[in-house]
Amino acid sequence: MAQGLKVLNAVLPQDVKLETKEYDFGARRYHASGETLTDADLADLKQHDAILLGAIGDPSVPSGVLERGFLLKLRFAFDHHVNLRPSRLLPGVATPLAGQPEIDFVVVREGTEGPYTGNGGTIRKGTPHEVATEVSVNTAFGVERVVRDAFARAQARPRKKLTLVHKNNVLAFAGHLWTNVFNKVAEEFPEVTTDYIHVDAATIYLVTDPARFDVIVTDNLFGDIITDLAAAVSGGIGVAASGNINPSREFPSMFEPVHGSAPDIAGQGKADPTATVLSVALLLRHLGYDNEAIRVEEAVSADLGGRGETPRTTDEIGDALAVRAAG
Ligand SMILES: NC(=O)C1=CN([C@@H]2O[C@H](COP(=O)(O)OP(=O)(O)OC[C@H]3O[C@@H](n4cnc5c(N)ncnc54)[C@H](O)[C@@H]3O)[C@@H](O)[C@H]2O)C=CC1
Ligand SMILES: CC(C)CC(=O)C(=O)O
Ligand SMILES: [Mg+2]
Repeated sequence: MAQGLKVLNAVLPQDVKLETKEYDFGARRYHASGETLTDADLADLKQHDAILLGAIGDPSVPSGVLERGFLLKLRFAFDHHVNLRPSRLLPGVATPLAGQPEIDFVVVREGTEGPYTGNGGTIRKGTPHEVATEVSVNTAFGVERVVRDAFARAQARPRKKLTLVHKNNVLAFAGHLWTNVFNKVAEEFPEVTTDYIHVDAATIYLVTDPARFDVIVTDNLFGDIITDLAAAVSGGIGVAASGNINPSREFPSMFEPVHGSAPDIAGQGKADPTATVLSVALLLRHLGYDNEAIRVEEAVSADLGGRGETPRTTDEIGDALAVRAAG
């Protein structure tokens, strides 16, 4: 987060007065107060133009408390239904894939529905006969708006190709809703080439033929999973950025790295801040600072291309990016 703010401050024009407010929403606050995200927090956050989020989640907090009580609550409350996750393999950047395939696609992940809504429960908890359900919620309204957004994004890109990723052979009810809506909206975008791939096969192609993808639209869970894989093949989880977008702008959109809190390396100065810095670029573009966003992306591109074997600390990478972005 510190490196993201460093680059944001370095790149903004002199006459733009940036006002930031820092919130301590992580494990520390939870342990001190038992709170994750209150109505008062939401009212306060709502006044901002955008939110930059550092990942949350800590082994000292029961799994899901912060993820569900803070992160998902915020995404749902601010109707972040377009979860945008671009993947681009920059020249000279290492990938575990053979050769150096062209990778330049964006995943439009639905952000407010699917199995993440907390619609479920458990009976006979803790017994050998426990039954747990986690119902995937898919509404025609929710699916249509994200599918339409993805079509518009595909239409605006040179290749104009949109792939629906789902599992409609097995998840028949949700799958058919997604497929029907996708096919219906496709009629309004005759220039966009469409494609359908089951999510399990999509994980094959993301490794064997990632160049086939331009824009992918998918549900909340599938999008979560395939974007970690997409990150792994296109420069690593340390460089994958995301935006949780509220297209109507009724609420502030939120920008965050794709990765989590990386507790295995936390506090060691090893985390790559590039994912957060590229999330800053998405934030800048969302607010209309296109030139500044490009400068940040070019700084990252130059830095990644020029990375040698010598490891640098989180802070050193942030400094280098800020200097490059400032021009
Ligand atoms: N948006 C958010 O706030 C998210 C929070 N989480 C939470 O984060 C915690 C850890 O989750 P994990 O499943 O371990 O996923 P993770 O993404 O935190 O870590 C997975 C692997 O990637 C590495 N990694 C992550 N970010 C990195 C970076 N910037 N530079 C270099 N390496 C990096 C980690 O060291 C680890 O080996 C959990 O509590 C989880 O719920 C997970 C995903 C998203
Ligand atoms: C921690 C989860 C709620 C979210 C997640 O893994 C993600 O959005 O990538
Ligand atoms: Mg994830």
